[in-house]
This record gives sequence, structure tokens and C-alpha cells, in this order.
Amino acid sequence: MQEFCCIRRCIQRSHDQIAFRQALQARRFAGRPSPGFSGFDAGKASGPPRSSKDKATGFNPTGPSPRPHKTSQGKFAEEVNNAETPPRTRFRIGPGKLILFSIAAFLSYKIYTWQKNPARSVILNPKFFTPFILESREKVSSTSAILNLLSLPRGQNTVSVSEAWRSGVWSVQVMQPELQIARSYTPLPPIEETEPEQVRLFVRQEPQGEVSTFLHKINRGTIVHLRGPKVEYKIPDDVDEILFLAGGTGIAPALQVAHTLYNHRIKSTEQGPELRILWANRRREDSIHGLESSSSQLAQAKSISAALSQPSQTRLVEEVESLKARHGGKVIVDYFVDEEGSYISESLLRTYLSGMDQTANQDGTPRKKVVLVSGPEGFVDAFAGPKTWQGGMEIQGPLGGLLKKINPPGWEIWKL
Ligand SMILES: Cc1cc2nc3c(=O)[nH]c(=O)nc-3n(C[C@H](O)[C@H](O)[C@H](O)COP(=O)(O)OP(=O)(O)OC[C@H]3O[C@@H](n4cnc5c(N)ncnc54)[C@H](O)[C@@H]3O)c2cc1C
Repeated sequence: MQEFCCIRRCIQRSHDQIAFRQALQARRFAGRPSPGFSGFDAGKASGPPRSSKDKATGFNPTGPSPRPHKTSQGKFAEEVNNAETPPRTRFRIGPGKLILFSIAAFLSYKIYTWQKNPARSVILNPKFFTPFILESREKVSSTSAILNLLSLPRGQNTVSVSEAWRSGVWSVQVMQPELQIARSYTPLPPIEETEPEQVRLFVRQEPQGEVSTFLHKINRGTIVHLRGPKVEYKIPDDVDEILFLAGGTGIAPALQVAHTLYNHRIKSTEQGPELRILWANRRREDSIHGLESSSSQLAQAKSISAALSQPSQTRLVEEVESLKARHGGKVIVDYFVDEEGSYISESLLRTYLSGMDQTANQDGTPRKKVVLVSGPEGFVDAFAGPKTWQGGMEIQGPLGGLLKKINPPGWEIWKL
């Protein structure tokens, strides 16, 4: 019953409203209210505005009539003409508005120029992170994997990457998006030069390591942000011999050196400098089927039997072996495995340094010789002493470790 009454009241009200609108319309044209008008709120509609503001604007909040109620058309027009017009707000530019406007204009200009900047179109940029997609991750051992990342802005400018390859050892930073922290990684040489938008990283998962664990957990198709390239070491143009001491993932920069020397710097292998890589790992699983070539027969036999009991050669050893095969005369790679008792000892190091030592080139100029040391902190410390920090930057620090003890004459030593 109550609902019925409510509906009736609503219908009645809408009828009243229609009647009121019709009357108002008629009054607008005739200049006087409709004689038949007796709708609801009629008194209020014809009443004076309640405040001066209402008067000025013609707005009556209690009733729908926007105009004063008049009895003749002429008088009404006269009153309309004499009515107060609402004061116009003048647009004034104060100092506050001016400052805000200038800041907005400046920011708009900055965003515009940043978007137009050709440097933005490079696949890697040292100043900001660009998106890559994880295309694949191939397990290399129980703790390490090769990640294949593809630049999302395909077909873009790859100049910065080509320049980095011509320089020597370079790294990129990878962002962990939740913690917003970044760590450096050393891209492996491309398998095909025709894929410059590809970045391959050899990453060892550190126990509880934030970024390395993130890279080992993400699924194919995940977006990863990279910044770079950062050149870590520029190989001297006139270098003749390089001895590279690589521990674990330190093999990545060693492969970069080979790629720079033999793919970007020289046209034929005969002209290239000599490169000897000593790659040390704790476990055999990190270098399956990589056979040490420079130690005793017993050590060699041990590595062969250990290798045979392991599954097939890993992707990384495959790449190292292929490098040896392509540049046989110039590149030598020796493997060392801690758990098999083969390691880079002082006497071996002395032999290598003196074996490679030739005092002068054929034209009489002294040979340029460099030892590069790369790997986990402990590895670098043991061979060349720790790097140090100065003014917020990591610097070489004094020479220490085994190389300081040997102090090989004529060799430049660089910690990576
Ligand atoms: C130029 C350069 C190139 C590099 N290239 C490579 C590369 O090619 N491949 C590669 O694998 N690495 C590379 N690294 C190392 C890499 O940058 C990272 O340092 C490494 O991956 C570890 O980072 P993370 O964030 O996983 O570990 P982090 O979170 O930084 O942790 C580092 C270590 O500290 C320990 N730790 C962290 N928190 C705690 C805690 N609360 N208590 C106790 N211990 C703790 C972790 O267990 C871990 O072992 C490179 C480094 C540099 C400087």
C-alpha cells in the first residue's frame, strides 16, 4: 500500500513538473505567466530572489523561475535590461601562476626533447634502462645459466653496442624491479653477428643473491630492464699478448676479449695478438668436457675420466672450444677444476708468463703484454690483490696476491 502511494506521489509530481515547464515556456514567449498555471511551488516561483547574489544571477534556489515575475512584456524587457549583470572574474596572472606556468612549460620542453632524442632509440643506453624480453634460459650447471634477452624496440640503433664490442670488456646493469636494485653482468659474444639486438648473459645464482636469483627464477617472456654499455677495460690497440686469468663467470669477459680481438679489430687471424685463457672452476660440472691442455698427464687423465662420466658438453664449453678451433694458432684455453686438484699454481703462472714472453717484435718494438684477472672477489684478490674504493668509485688499487710476488717484468696487470 505504501509503495502504491509512493508511486502515485511520483506520478503526480512529474505531472506537476511538466505543467510547470509548459507554463514557464508560455510565460517566456508571452511575457506573462500562463493564466492556467496553478502548479506546485507557484508562490515560490513568482517570489523575489532571496539574496543579492541570486538576484544578480537570476538564480532562485527554491524555485524554478529564473526571471522576475512581470505582468506585461514591455515592463519585463525593461527590467531585464536594467538588471544587474554578474561581475566578471578578470584573469589575472600573479607571480605564483607565472612560476607554475614556467615550470610546466620547461617540463613539457624537456619531455619533448627527451622523446625526440636519437640516443633514446638505441637498444642499450648508459643513462637509462631499456626493456628486454627473456627469450630463453639455458642451464649450464646446477648454479649457472645463459640467459638470452631480446631488445624490445627491435630494429633500433645498435651503435653503442658495436662501439662497446670494438673497445673490449664491457658490462650492462640489470634491474631487479621489486627492489629497484641493479647489478652488473658481462654479455657473452653474439652467436650470430646478425642479431645485434640480442644480449646473452652468463649468470651464476648466488645463494640469497637478489638479482642473480631473480634472473634464475623469471619465466620466458618476462620483461627485464638493462642499462649500458659500460666499458670496463679498453684493450690497447697495440697489444701483442694477453694472459687472461678467469674464475667461474670470469670466462664471459675473456670471451669478450677474444671477440673484440678477432671479430672487430683484425681481419685475419695471423695478424692478431696471442690470447691465453686460464679458466678455473670449483667443480667439473661448470666445464664439462673442457680438457686442461697444459698440465701433467695425470691431471689430464683425471679430467678425461671425470669428463666422460658427465653428461654432454655444456653450451659454454662448446663456445670456448669453437673459439679455440677458429683461432687455433692464436687462442689457447686451459681448464682447471678445484675438485680435481688442478689449479693455477705459482709455478704454472711463472711458466705461462715466461713462456709467452718475447722481448721484442720483429720490427724491434717492445711487445705490449697484458694480464687480465676476472672472477669472484676472492679469485681476483688471490692473484692481483683487492680492488679499492675512492670517491664512491671502484678503482684498481695496489697490486697484490700472486702476481705481485711474481712481479713479471714488462706485463701490465688489470683487475676486472
Ligand atoms: C663489472 C661486473 C661484471 C659482472 N659480470 C657478471 C657475470 O657476467 N655473471 C655473473 O654471474 N656475475 C657477474 N658479476 C657479479 C654480479 O654483478 C653480482 O654481484 C652477482 O650476480 C651477485 O648479485 P646478487 O644481487 O645476486 O647478490 P647480492 O644480493 O648482491 O648478494 C651478494 C652475496 O652476498 C650474500 N648476501 C646477501 N645478503 C646477505 C645477508 N643478509 N647476509 C649474508 N649474506 C648475504 C649473498 O648470499 C650473495 O652471495 C659482475 C660484477 C661486475 C662488477
